[in-house]
Amino acid sequence: MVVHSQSAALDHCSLIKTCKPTATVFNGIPVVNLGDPQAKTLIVKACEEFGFFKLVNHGVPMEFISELETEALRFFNLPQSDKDKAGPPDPFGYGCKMIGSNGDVGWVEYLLLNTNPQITSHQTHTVFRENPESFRSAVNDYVQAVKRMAFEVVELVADGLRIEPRDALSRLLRDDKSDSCFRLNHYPPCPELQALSGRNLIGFGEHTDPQIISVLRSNNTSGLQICLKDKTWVSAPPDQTSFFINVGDALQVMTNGRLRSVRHRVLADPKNSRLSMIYFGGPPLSEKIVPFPSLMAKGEESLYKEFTWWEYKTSAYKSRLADYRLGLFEKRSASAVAGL
Ligand SMILES: C=C1C[C@]23C[C@@]1(O)CC[C@H]2[C@@]12CC[C@H](O)[C@@](C)(C(=O)O1)[C@H]2[C@@H]3C(=O)O
Ligand SMILES: O=C(O)CCC(=O)C(=O)O
Ligand SMILES: [Fe+2]
Repeated sequence: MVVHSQSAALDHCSLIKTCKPTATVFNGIPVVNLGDPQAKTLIVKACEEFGFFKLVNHGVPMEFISELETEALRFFNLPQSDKDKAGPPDPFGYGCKMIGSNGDVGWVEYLLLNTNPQITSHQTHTVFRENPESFRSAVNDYVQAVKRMAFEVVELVADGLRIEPRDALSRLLRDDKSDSCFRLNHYPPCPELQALSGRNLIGFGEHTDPQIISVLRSNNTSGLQICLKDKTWVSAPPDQTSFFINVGDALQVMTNGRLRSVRHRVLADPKNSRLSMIYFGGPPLSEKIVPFPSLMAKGEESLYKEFTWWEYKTSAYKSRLADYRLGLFEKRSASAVAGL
């Protein structure tokens, strides 16, 4: 990502939204220790209240994390023309400022990768073609370890909600055809732009993640914010040794709205670069996304129309980042309820 001189930069970035640096640092984010016998109860409570929590004692080796951080920074520090060889994202590959294909922009550059073993071989010829083998191997080691931890987390979710069988969720992520992906986001600092406007540049605009679960790790630079139930935005203090777990739209549907997918966004930091790595665990494309029968009370009806992950994903990828994507699939849409 190239940072131009002040006025050229402002011109160039006029499409990138800004926001007042007002959100308060929130110290109420639930922290769950994966080794705690109470973990399943705490996870369910956090996912009901926030759709978000911090995971410690997660078992992902620190060495995998720092190796990937080194490799990713090496990549993002390459000349723009070299990085562009790994793009444009289709949706996989290198992208800069443009997020998705429907006009969203942010102060971010990224690599979006597929984690499906049946497809990763293709990436050898695109993203990893021009980069050292050590990069691909660092991604693989990290993703493998994070996946294992994510399987454990969703098994605790199922256990905590008394969903049967216990692997009802984890089998979807473990499936060879699981439609999961992995993202490396780099938010360079941009002091001139922020000083000129007195506002923070939006790195990654507000949205919910469409999948089942997202597992996020970042360096120690702040920027991640979540939207609470009362619609206020708060900042999650960064913690480079822990993971943040987000409930995605699919899990909200599978729990008939009991767990909520969290709206979140990232503001670029004026002084420090932020690097984040996110695993998005999704089901196979053919999977029907419906509430688990074992979770439904007698006579309870699904809040959502029946759809497959393919249908949801296709619709999501036609939407803008901030859109309320589940709206199209609700039996009683918000506007119908309001009598509009
Ligand atoms: C604007 C978009 C980018 C996105 C696809 C979409 O049309 C709407 C959902 C976006 C999102 C958010 C979470 C993940 O970062 C992501 C990879 C995903 O699955 O849905 C992105 C998509 C993207 O960057 O292509
Ligand atoms: O980069 C981050 O910290 C979060 C980005 C995000 O929410 C996403 O890529 O979906
Ligand atoms: Fe996200």
